[in-house]
Amino acid sequence: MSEDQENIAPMSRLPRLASPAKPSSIPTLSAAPLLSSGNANKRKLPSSPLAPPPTKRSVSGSSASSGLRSSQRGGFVPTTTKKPVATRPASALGASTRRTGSTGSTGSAGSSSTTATTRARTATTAAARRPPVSSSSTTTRSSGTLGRSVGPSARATSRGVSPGLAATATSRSAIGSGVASAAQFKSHDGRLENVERMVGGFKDLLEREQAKISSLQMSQVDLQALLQSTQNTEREARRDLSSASEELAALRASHTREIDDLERTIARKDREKRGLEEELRDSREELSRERETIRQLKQSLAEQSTQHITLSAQLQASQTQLSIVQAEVDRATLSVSSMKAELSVGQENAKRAEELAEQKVRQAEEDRDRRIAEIEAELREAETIRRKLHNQVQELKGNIRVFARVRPALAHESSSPEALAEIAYGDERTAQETGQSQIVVKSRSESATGQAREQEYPFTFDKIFAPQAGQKEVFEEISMLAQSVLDGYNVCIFAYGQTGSGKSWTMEGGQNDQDAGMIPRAIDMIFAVSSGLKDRGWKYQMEGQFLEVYNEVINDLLGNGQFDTKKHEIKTVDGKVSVTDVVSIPLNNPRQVSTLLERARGRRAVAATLMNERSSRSHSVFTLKVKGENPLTNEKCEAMLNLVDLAGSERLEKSGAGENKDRMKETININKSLSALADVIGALGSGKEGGHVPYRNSTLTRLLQTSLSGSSKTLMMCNLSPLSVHLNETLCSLRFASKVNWTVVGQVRKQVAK
Ligand SMILES: Nc1ncnc2c1ncn2[C@@H]1O[C@H](COP(=O)(O)OP(=O)(O)OP(=O)(O)O)[C@@H](O)[C@H]1O
Repeated sequence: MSEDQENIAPMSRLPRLASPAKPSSIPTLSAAPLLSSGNANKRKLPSSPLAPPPTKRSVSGSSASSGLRSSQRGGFVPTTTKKPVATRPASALGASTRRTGSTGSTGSAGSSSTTATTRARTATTAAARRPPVSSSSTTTRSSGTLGRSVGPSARATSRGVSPGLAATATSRSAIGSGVASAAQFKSHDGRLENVERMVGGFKDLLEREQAKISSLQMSQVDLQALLQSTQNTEREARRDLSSASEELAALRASHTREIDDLERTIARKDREKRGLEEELRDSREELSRERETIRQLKQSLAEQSTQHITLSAQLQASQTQLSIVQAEVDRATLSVSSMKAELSVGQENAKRAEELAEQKVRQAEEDRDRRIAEIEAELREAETIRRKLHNQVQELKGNIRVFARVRPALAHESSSPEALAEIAYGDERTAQETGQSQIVVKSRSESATGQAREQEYPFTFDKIFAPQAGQKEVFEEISMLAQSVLDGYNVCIFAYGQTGSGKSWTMEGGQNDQDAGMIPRAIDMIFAVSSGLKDRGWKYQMEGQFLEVYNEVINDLLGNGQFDTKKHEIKTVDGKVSVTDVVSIPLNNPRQVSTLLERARGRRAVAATLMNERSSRSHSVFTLKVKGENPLTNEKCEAMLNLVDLAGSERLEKSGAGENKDRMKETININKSLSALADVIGALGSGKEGGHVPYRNSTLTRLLQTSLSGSSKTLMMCNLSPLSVHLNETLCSLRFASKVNWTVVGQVRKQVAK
């Protein structure tokens, strides 16, 4: 091989080692081959130090990609193909760099070392081809020198071409200073020139590559922007898609609604159509009816035309008559106008008469009011007089009156003549004449000799009620006393008699109005009379209390709880008797009284259950307190109505007390209080003014002190059994009642409220 050949050989191999130096290989860096195949790229890209550093691989890739696109810029169509094309050129470049670099280092250092190595290898190859003119050590030194000179040369190459040339010059001087000949120097010069040309080529290549890189970088930026915009477009497209989907759904919904609406409209139209068809049918029927009517009308028109002709004739006749009547009316009008003139004169007269009448009416009204006032005053006076007269009548009748009442035989009692006692009643007419009634009780017995003995016991009382007398009849006799209460007089009504003789019946009566006893009737009457007296200026206040005296102890029948446990005492203050701690209920109407009686009855029933038939062994005292005031007459009054249901009056042996101590005590207390009552009445009847009256001998007489004193009116109702078995008790009761009846009590004093 000649030197030229040797010179040329390495140079011809250089471009193979560093392909960028080969001008034909530079175009292969164009974008098209890079895109078409990564491997082709790797083969054709120069293993040059111009390769971009690996850290910028992605940028290079993008740039390469941008470079590719840049060739198509202006006619670019975005593609969604995701081939890893963009990164390939960079990696190819990097890979190429690594493959070509012997040390595998990066950057310009790698490139320069590669160049140095290449040159060292070339030199070594050339030296090997040269005859061995110098010792091995020289070769080694030369090699080493070359090697050393290559290092700076490589570094110089990395900085530019001049240092490379300098390195080459240094190498040449080293060889020159050694064993190299002039020919060798010449050969070296040639090679140097080659190298310099190559370096120049490299520089051009470098500049082009840099231009490409910058162009690629720009393309990369463009592509990134493009990518961004593509992504944005994609996002927008997705948003559009989703909104289009929503719109589609909405359209579907509205379509469904429209379909529904249309179906409804069709249904409605169907209904309307049916309706119209029905209407049409109706109209047709109507039309046929109308036609029928028209036909009938035509017929009737024809008839009426006939009638019209008749009527026209009649009208003419009537008009003639009318003109006659009109003439009469004119005459009548004339007479009416003359009558009107007379009427106006009459009206004038009537007006004057009316004024006169009004005057007279006013005068009469004034006279009437004056008369009413006079009459009212007279009435009030009359009321006062009536009260006095009423009292006088009551006094004449006696302040203590005694009635006797015989109850009928009850359903469960035998009404045979033997079972009933023989009781005869006096003549009614005589009773009315004398004001006294007689009752005769017959008793039959056998004498010690066995002879039948018949005895008659006549008794006279103010009034005697036979068994058939009803409650109403009895009350009529008592009502005058109730009236006396409103007049301000104390009234005390006793029901006396043996157990079962009808005391409670007389005082309280049955549940219905017909059977109502003296208490409810007296209350009703007092309320009725008091409301009537309102017109005469009287105003009344009433309150009631209900007490029971059992074994000399007072129990409040209106107290709280089921059974009264309070201790009540009788006190006399300012001559008035009162009981401590008793309930007194204000009464405004008779209904309240019946409620009050019901309550008292309930409590008595409880006590009866608790204490064996106690009710018949206690005295019950219902008190109605009445306060009246008349501002017109300045009159005031205060009085009490006491309605007393006394305990059974039977004697001890008849009471069945026997060994029963409680019963014996009850009977003793009853007898004691009844005899105390008789004593009080007896003392009052003795007529001794200021004489001692033993009120304090029993609780009952103390309680009734006010009612029994001279300022009260007393009625004793002696109740009697019709049965012969009770004959002896009946006689006892009649004797007791007779005693009371013959007692004369001092004049009654009217109670005037203070
Ligand atoms: N005039 C009458 N008309 C109809 N029934 C009467 C009459 N008098 C009393 N009775 C009836 O006789 C029975 C006994 O009467 P009542 O209870 O009034 O006697 P009493 O004297 O109050 O007895 P006690 O002292 O035991 O309370 C009752 O069933 C009552 O209905």
